[in-house]
Amino acid sequence: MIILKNIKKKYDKQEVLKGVSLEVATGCVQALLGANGAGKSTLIKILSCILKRNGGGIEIDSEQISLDSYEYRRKVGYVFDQPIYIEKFSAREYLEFVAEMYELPKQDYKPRIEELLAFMELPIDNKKWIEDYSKGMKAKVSLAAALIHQPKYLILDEPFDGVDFVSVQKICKLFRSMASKGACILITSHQYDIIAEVCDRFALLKEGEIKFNLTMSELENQAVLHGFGEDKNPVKAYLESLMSNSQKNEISFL
Ligand SMILES: Nc1ncnc2c1ncn2[C@@H]1O[C@H](COP(=O)(O)OP(=O)(O)OP(=O)(O)O)[C@@H](O)[C@H]1O
Repeated sequence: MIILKNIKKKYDKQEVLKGVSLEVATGCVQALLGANGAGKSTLIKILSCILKRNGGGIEIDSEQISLDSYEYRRKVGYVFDQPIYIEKFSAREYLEFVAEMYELPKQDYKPRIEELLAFMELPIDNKKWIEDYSKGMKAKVSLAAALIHQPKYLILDEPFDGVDFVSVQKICKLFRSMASKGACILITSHQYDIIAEVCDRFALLKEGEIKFNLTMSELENQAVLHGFGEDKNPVKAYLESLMSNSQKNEISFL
């Protein structure tokens, strides 16, 4: 279980996270939704120890845990909003590098890398460097790297960006299977249809706080209560209405 308690973050004077509290249960695939600039990547970076928070606490498995500890890093896999990889490595070389970083035994990581390359449909030869991969291929390298050490927790910022829908289906199935075995997965994404399919709960980050954290059936009820029942996709329409801050939906010169 991941428990975020009153997380705060300021960039200079801009208070982006004003007190974010969220519980992600074991076995849950949790969506973190929010408009552009809501602070989702900021929260993900705090959870991955790239950024320091200005306040609040984080518990993993009911323990106050230091985010830069080896123990925490060993349990968690990340995908960041800007994919991280080493440009002049092939996918296999990069995955070997990451596996060594986690100090995984070679006899374990070698077959796992082959499995991940095949699963992600990434090049199995070392002919091309990652810098020459397509956007979707780079995203898959990031995901494979997040999975290499079989983490219990996955923290994923836009993991499906550029990934083809066949692979998305496979990856979603994998996430569901991981969750059924006790993993805890936090995903930010703007791809509503994917999120709606794979996630158990949907938290909305807005104005620096979590406004709600609901299941799909709770969201459906809320959508009807708020007058979106007749819409083609009531939940999507309801979420769109919450995420938009602007009343202006057209521009005059088009
Ligand atoms: N390093 C930084 N320095 C200053 N401001 C920042 C920095 N990183 C993010 N911000 C600001 O914090 C706010 C939240 O940004 P963040 O990237 O967390 O949003 P987001 O919800 O992930 O958005 P998106 O959906 O567009 O990826 C934005 O106003 C952004 O300009």
